[in-house]
Amino acid sequence: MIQEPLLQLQEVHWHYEDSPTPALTDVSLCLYPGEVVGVVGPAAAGKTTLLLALAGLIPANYAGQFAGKRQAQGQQGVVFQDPETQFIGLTIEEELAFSLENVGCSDEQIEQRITEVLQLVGLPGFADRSPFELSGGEKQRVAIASALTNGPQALLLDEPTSELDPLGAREVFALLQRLKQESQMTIVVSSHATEELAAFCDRLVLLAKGQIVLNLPVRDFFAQTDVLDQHGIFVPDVIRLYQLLCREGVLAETAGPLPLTVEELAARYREAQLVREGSV
Ligand SMILES: Nc1ncnc2c1ncn2[C@@H]1O[C@H](COP(=O)(O)OP(=O)(O)OP(=O)(O)O)[C@@H](O)[C@H]1O
Repeated sequence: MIQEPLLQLQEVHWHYEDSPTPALTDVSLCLYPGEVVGVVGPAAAGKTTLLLALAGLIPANYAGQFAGKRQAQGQQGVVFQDPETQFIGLTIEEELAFSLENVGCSDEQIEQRITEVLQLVGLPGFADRSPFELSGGEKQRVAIASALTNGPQALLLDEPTSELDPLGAREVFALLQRLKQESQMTIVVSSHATEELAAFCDRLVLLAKGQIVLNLPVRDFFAQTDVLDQHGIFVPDVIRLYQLLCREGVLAETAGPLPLTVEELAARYREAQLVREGSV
């Protein structure tokens, strides 16, 4: 059975009113249910704009010229770079209740849903706290909880860890990993953190000057080292090390797929050692 895309952009062109050049040119992208897709690209490539277009906020909330087509099923939850700009409640309970009140939920339903989403993002018992008095990672997890309250089919995150310290960034990616495993949600995340994206995404999109340059399953994507270098995209050290070991004849490229994590590389190294020792 061929799956229907959950979100689709077809030949989208977008030019902000005050900008000399278009931010998106001829962008076509299909997102399927349950897929986790990363978006990378140099500064001003159009990553934020792409997420706004996927969310339907472009052209709805911005002035400019739009051409092309967007098709969407269900709702999308959106998380931006700086969680504080999204907060409107004085407590986390108020923050999370807002969108539920808007759709007419009862007090009981609201309380139950808030308990559920706080559990989901690993912040149980935080309902009465101020969202402004938390660590960066906790703030971003509240922003994710807020995007999840109405049970969206897709979660769209724009550089959710770029303003966080390494610990906060790890917390957020661990949460996204858990959401990937426990829910059927489609997740799209733009980020410069390619090591985390390599370990977490099914597919990656490289955007440059408003155009899609690569749109490939994660291992095929990182095999395009030359293209990534041309666009200044950081290729994770584990992949660089693997390629070096292949060039030096320590590992054979034909022996298996591109390793994306330290654990996968270690497994490849152990296998190659066993082959050398004649045990397999
Ligand atoms: N509200 C706006 N009005 C006019 N031009 C804009 C607006 N927002 C973005 N742009 C322009 O659109 C282009 C794409 O910007 P966008 O923020 O989508 O890129 P980005 O890849 O997310 O960048 P970064 O990694 O630096 O955050 C840039 O040239 C930017 O200056």
